[in-house]
Amino acid sequence: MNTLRGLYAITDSQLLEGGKLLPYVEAALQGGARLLQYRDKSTDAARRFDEASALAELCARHGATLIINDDLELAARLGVGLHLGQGDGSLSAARQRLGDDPVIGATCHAQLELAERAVAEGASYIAFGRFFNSNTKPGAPAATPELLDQAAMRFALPVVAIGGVTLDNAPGLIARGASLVAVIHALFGADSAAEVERRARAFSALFT
Ligand SMILES: Cc1ncc(COP(=O)(O)OP(=O)(O)O)c(N)n1
Ligand SMILES: Cc1ncsc1CCOP(=O)(O)O
Ligand SMILES: [Mg+2]
Repeated sequence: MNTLRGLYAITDSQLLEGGKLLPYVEAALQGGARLLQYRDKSTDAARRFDEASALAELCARHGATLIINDDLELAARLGVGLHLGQGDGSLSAARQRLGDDPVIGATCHAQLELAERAVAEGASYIAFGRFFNSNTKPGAPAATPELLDQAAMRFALPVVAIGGVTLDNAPGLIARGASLVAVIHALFGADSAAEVERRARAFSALFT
């Protein structure tokens, strides 16, 4: 099975505070999320290691792929994937350090040239966006859905769409060639784990 297709769930420290991280992530995985990104901007290395380790175990149990945001050292310690933005360090150095297997993703904003470079440096997927208004990252550079047509035509790698993705607008992104939709608020902004699972199932069903 191609694991780089479907719902890409991304954690959020604020939305998942107060003991929600593991139950809400488990619900997302139960609902079919194929990739999970641990995105935590804090500097508490011990807590980050403990949380990421617990997420690695959950992902392994559900056959999903764990990706660490920004932090090559943590990804290397756990032997899992990594997502790098434009200011997060060298993708080719990360590929060299992690080896051929782990998934490494690259933020390409709205620029096909950034994707060209990411592909050459060993990326496993290229991520574009934000496509819509994002509560989580309102300042992210804007991309238009038409960009996905061009990216899907030009690159053989899976294309990720991120930024303000909801159950209503995701079908349009998938129809234009997104292999994965990366979602924070429309997934983890739910008020129960059961609702997270329901939303994850609904996102996942868009890919069948
Ligand atoms: C799948 C995916 N796409 C884009 C991003 C954004 O990465 P970046 O630009 O480095 O911003 P931060 O997430 O680090 O704030 C992402 N995390 N995941
Ligand atoms: C990390 C990131 N990069 C571009 S938009 C974004 C946030 C996505 O979160 P949401 O799904 O809540 O808009
Ligand atoms: Mg980053």
